[in-house]
Amino acid sequence: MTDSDLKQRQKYIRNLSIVAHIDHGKSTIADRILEMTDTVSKREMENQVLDDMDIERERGITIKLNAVELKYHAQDGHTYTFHLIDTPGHVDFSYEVSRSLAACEGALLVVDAAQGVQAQTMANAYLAVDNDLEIVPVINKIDLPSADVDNVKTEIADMIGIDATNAVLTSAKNGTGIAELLERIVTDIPAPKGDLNKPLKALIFDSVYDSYRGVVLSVRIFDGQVKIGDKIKLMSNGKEFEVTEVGVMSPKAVPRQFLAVGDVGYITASIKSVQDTRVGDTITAAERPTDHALAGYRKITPMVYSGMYPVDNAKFEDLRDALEKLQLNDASLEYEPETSQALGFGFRVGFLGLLHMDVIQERLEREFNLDLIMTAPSVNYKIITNNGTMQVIDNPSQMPEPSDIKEIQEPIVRAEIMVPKDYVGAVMELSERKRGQFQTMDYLDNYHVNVIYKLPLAEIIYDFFDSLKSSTHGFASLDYSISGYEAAKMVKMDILLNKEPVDALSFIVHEDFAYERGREIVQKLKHIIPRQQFEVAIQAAIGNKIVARSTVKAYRKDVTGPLYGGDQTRKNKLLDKQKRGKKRMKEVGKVTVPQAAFMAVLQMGDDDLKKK
Ligand SMILES: Nc1nc2c(ncn2[C@@H]2O[C@H](COP(=O)(O)OP(=O)(O)OP(=O)(O)O)[C@@H](O)[C@H]2O)c(=O)[nH]1
Repeated sequence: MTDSDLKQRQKYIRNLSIVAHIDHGKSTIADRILEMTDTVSKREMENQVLDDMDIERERGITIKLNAVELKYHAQDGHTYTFHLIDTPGHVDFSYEVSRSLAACEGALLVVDAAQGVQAQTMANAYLAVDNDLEIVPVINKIDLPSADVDNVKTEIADMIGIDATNAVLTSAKNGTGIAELLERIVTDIPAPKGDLNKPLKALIFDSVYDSYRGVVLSVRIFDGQVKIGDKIKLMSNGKEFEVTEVGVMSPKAVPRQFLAVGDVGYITASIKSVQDTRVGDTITAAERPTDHALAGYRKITPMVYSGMYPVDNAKFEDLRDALEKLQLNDASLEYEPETSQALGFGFRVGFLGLLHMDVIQERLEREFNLDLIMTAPSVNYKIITNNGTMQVIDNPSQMPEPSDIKEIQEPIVRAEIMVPKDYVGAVMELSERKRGQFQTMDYLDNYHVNVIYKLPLAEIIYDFFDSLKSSTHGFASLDYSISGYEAAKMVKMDILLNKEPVDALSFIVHEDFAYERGREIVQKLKHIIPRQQFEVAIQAAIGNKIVARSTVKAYRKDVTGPLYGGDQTRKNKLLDKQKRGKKRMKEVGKVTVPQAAFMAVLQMGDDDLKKK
């Protein structure tokens, strides 16, 4: 291709993301677009092609962003190349959203025609505005009987401040409006800027580890071009590599001769060490480097931390290796080694939220074949000691002696809860119960209210979202960000099994809830810890003071005992189940403790428990 061909080519590129509140239909819209542009044949079409991780399919949610190249023959007679980047909608993954937006010129803002604008619709729309993207409003699910397009248009205008008169109306379910949407991508979203003749400047917006090809970098080319054999340099560390392959995802990897300005694709360069690449870094040409790196990404700090231990201690190095590879794919993941008296060698891992934690645990177990024990998640605390030092702890076992502590500060979030006005009372009641401090309340239109609370992060990460959903019949949506630290009367609760404190079971709790939680947890553990050949005493203690106790009676019996003789299949099933369960057990001292025990603190306040 000549230079002038390449310049022409740039005019016909459109890079876009799809953003929306969870479940408003981003992935389904992406599927329809792939189908209509014949990127994926009908036969190959599986639902939600872009959600290629098993976990994503099973849960029906998008976790990782995915970039796909497709060709569209527009009504103006030209063939356009779209790079479509699907993004997750759950609040835990908003970091992924900002990463993909930095690679685009435009965004489709998808809003459910029945549900209307929700908290993440607004949050994602603002992210798109911050990234100077052209926003195309799309009202989806117009096939639903409860769809109210006019109302949603008004909401988009009043609540987000974007004119929605010409919003594209779609039903991703039956394909209505997708043809118009494709045209609007061509007419409304600008072609990428950037200069073909300038030195290579590319943004790494994602990366994965492939055991054959090494690190595979997902990139957006902002200036210049790159081809096989080129020497590239990573600007954050100066490391140089020779390019071994470039290509695009369509939706599977398709090698190309080159990637040029405006393109979104992948690069491999025999990068074997996972540590060398960082998402957000700029790639340039080794021999003719660019002067300025791209702005990159803000560093993301985890919200919750949990200990992760291999059930089999010999698998510690495997776990390290797996975390290293996952981190490459998920820049928000943080970890460092820690040891627990009870659980041995493991890692303290930081997550963006509990869903993120769940997903990481599942990926480690499935993709890396590891059996893991995870300890109860905790936020981090700032501890100011009597001699004036400050330390940040993310593990209850690091808590200094109470006599040395002058003050404990906990992370506070500013939570924006959007609800129809009839539910404001329910939201306030819940927030007050969770130690919230009311800030303000804004009417977004005649019907929606944005209620703003300061809330302790520790209260919000557990079951706040679920409680919010149930107390508002699913109408509330939530967005939050850390706003600072405030002093709080927190205490460390130790759990003792047969008088021995088990470090991995201790947790930090507010003084006002301490007794109640202590009682709840020993009751819960009594049901979780199986009977053993000896009696197990369970105690909850603050310092030297025992606040609650319970006992698991001694008992040893063949689990298949109660079954009637004949039914062998059922017996085998039960034995199998018991075997699988064993994989997630840990010997703590002499006591066998199942995984569920370490998570019991999460279920505190559970209604089920109260009923027991
Ligand atoms: N009736 C109807 N249902 C739709 C339409 N589009 C999507 N859905 C359904 O809405 C649900 C959510 O759709 P997804 O495409 O997974 O939503 P998403 O926004 O990608 O969700 P996340 O990736 O988890 O953020 C699925 O059950 C879809 O089948 C539509 O136009 N009409």
